[in-house]
Amino acid sequence: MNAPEPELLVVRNLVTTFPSDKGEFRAVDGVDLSIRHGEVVCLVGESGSGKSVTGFSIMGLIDKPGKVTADTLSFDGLDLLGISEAGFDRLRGRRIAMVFQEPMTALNPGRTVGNQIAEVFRVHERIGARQAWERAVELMDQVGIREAAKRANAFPHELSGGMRQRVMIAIAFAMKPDLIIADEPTTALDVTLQAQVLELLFSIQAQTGSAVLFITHDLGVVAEIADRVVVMRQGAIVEQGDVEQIFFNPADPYTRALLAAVPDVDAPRDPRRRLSAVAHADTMEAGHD
Ligand SMILES: Nc1ncnc2c1ncn2[C@@H]1O[C@H](COP(=O)(O)OP(=O)(O)OP(=O)(O)O)[C@@H](O)[C@H]1O
Repeated sequence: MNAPEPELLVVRNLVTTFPSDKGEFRAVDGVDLSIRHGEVVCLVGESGSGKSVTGFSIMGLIDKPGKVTADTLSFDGLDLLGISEAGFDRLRGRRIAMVFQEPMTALNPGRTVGNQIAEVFRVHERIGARQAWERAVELMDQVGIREAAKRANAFPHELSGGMRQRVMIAIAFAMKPDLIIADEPTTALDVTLQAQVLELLFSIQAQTGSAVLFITHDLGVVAEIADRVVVMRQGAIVEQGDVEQIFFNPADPYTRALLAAVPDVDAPRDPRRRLSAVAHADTMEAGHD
């Protein structure tokens, strides 16, 4: 018998609760999911279904009085619930990283974007300030930020939303992490920029081989990018499977309802084909700045 595929992330019976007037509110209520190396898993479901809280729980970012428990929460064999805060800090940014929905809240408004990217290299690679800065500028160039050397000196509010999200992607992928959790990374952008930023994210992902947990309510995007789809409702998983299965043969009525709400989902295509149509479209975005 073949050995089972090694999983990168294994989540069993994840429960995340917050105190409320009516007692304990179970925002995540017994979630099981796993992600293999390099796999793109989409977590979908309506607003409030617990997608973001699942992502934050895995990242160790649920603040008190929120509470996270699980039978298993393991990342490459490491027990994430047993790890010290310092240990988690070393992991975060280096082996697991997150791209947030709204970069303005994730970036430090008082520091230049170049500094914030350089810090990742300084912290995790312990290289000097000048070298870290050079790496940051190089990375900004790679994520399609023009005149990177100049823009590295900009503060977040001086960049457009699309540029800020590119900065977030640069920070997330800087250390070529094994896992990226991307929480609605394009929701705050207009439609043209959404396609460009998504294309960027997955072209870098193809280079680094990082696994991605992609949180979205946009099933149209899911058909393009997912290896596997996990459908969530009211804190629990109602169904999971590959794209073909979820789109053509959904077992759960809730999944069928979600699909029915999508205007133009006919067939899952080669995930990267349609996106590649906008591969070099960052020229368009330059006009936004
Ligand atoms: N810090 C918190 N304290 C109390 N309740 C919270 C907290 N964070 C999230 N919740 C609640 O947990 C539930 C799940 O929220 P979550 O943000 O995970 O939903 P979601 O599926 O990501 O939705 P959206 O697509 O709108 O982001 C919601 O009812 C939300 O109000």
